[in-house]
Amino acid sequence: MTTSFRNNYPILETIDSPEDLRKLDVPQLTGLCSELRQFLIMNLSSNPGHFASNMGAVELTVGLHYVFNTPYDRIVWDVGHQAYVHKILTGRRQKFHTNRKLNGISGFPNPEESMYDTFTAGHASNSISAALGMAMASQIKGENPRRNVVAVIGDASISGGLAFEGINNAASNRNNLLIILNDNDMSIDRNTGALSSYLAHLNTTKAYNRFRYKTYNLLKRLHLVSDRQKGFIMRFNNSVKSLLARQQNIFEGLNIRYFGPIDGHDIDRIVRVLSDIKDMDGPKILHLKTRKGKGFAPAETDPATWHAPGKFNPQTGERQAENTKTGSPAKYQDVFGHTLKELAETNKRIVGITAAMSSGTSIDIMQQSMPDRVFDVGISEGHAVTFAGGLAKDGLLPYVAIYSSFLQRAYDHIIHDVAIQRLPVTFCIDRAGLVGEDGVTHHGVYDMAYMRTIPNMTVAAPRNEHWLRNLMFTSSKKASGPIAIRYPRGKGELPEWKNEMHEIEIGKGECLVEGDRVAVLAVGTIVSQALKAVEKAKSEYGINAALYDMVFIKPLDNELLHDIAKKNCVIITVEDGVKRGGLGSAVMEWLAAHEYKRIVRTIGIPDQFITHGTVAELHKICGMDAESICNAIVDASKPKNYYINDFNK
Ligand SMILES: Cc1ncc(C[n+]2csc(CCOP(=O)(O)OP(=O)(O)O)c2C)c(N)n1
Ligand SMILES: CC(=O)[C@@H](O)[C@H](O)COP(=O)(O)O
Ligand SMILES: [Mg+2]
Repeated sequence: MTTSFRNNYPILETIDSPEDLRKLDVPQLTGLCSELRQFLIMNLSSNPGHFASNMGAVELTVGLHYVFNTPYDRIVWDVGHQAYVHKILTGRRQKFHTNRKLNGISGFPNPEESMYDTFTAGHASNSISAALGMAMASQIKGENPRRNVVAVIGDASISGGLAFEGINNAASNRNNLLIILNDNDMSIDRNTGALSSYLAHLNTTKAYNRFRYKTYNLLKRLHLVSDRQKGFIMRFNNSVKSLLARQQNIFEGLNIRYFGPIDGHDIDRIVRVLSDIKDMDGPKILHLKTRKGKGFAPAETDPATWHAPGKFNPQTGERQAENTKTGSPAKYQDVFGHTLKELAETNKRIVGITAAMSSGTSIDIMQQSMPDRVFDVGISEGHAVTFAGGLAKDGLLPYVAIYSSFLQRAYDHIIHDVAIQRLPVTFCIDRAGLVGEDGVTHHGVYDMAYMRTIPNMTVAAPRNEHWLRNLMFTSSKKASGPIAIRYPRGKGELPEWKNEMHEIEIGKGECLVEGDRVAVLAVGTIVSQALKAVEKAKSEYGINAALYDMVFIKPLDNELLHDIAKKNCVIITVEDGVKRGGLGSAVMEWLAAHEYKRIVRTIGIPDQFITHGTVAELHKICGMDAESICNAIVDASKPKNYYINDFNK
């Protein structure tokens, strides 16, 4: 594919805010949309981000800011990965090259960044509830002029349980919420589930919906109905419905007026329809059919790969190749994917579950060869966990692969539907630790703390690929209760990830480096930073620090901890997770419970939300890189005659 680009953006460059946009004539909007697409292609080819969803949301974003009086009217983006055009049109065009970079703008809506970003986004399915809250707040405050509130949600995100809860509530409330359903028939991968098929079916009943919409507008023009005559309209709709072979519409069945589906790339039509329905009373939904990757052929053809494609050539669409040379480490997700398939080949009880992240977690490796034993349950982390509970209750061994931050959605399910019954569910917690450019909503930093507090739960973090495999193998053999195995985003460290798997003893840590003056207790892949730090402390400062890989956050290795405590040296804990509640807390609790008074320094994520940037930058900011850990060792090795824990730092 060859595309030629202009270097400037004559219409776009006149727009510093939606007010400028609203000065344009409708015919100019088509040109603006094509400039916006070029702008996205040029920027995202060198500074990567979420590409395909944004390319598909250009017209709907322009239409919304053109018709609605933002920021007075509210737009609430679901997930928010598709809100780049919104950012560009709301004063952040000049900063867009800093998207997702440290100190740059966030890749998701962030109310601290702009008054146009109405609500925090990043996790799917919250927009309808949040927007409904805003609509009700406006009503209760009696705001005049009326404030319109719009929730923009994708076809995959609307299938999440939270979205259903929002719809259920919206439909039984007096409110003017408008839901824009951006239906591109895709999640990150292929969308799954009954709702997805239903939306495709709605597309086939387009003619009926168009007829209904036109008839309604005609009656309105003839002053035979008004927006307030909802009862009449419903009766009218119902009679048309019965006339037309009793077509059903799930939203109308729930008392939410449904419009569409309309072509989500026809900007004239979008502006017209939005203007028509914007002041109608009552909750309503406008269904737009869009194409993920619209306007860039490689992305239209392969939208899953182009969800977040990394760097690419804007002219040819060629993606920057990943380093796949033999001997270069594999990604943790791939080690998980291959290992699960390997285990499942010999153990028929093993099944895999993903909540809409089959390629992200690489569970698709098993899915391809054993499609009947892998379930993509859609964006429904809570259901995924309870479903796993059911499978486990009746004898299977479910491996649930969910990103750490998304698993937060399923906390009660883990406790209520798995842990209380001691069911053998293996939680494969991907993207654990700081994830980098996705930032605050996506960092997987709470799992050790929230898993550790659950009775019956075992919590482990492998320091490399072989340990991940051994832990997965062990959980398939032991299967006596739930176990959480956490591993990070990105690549491992070994030239060859495939080892002969063996069982490891639950709750056993390892001494990696003997030492006396300081004891460093680490867990997970951050062990490699701690090892570098210990080596540096030895070679540059002559300090003999010991290093322990605890492997398990729960249960802790009692024997090892007694040995360490008896050495009577300063203890430093290192973890890629929140300090409060994590390994550091666990070790301090253990020391207190065994009546050891020791100085403990905790290294990990402080009690604050961490921004976006590269993982290396963020580790440095949090004092978790090798150099900072080394500095902590040097400091800890100085004689101190007082007892102090730095937990609150
Ligand atoms: C709770 C939660 N689970 C999973 C994800 C990962 N995720 C991000 S975007 C996405 C697909 C969203 O699909 P859709 O809503 O249809 O939007 P599209 O990308 O197609 O525009 C998923 C699964 C998430 N952000 N939040
Ligand atoms: C928007 C969203 O939630 C996902 O697209 C997420 O950004 C994927 O993260 P990974 O790139 O780590 O798979
Ligand atoms: Mg979609």
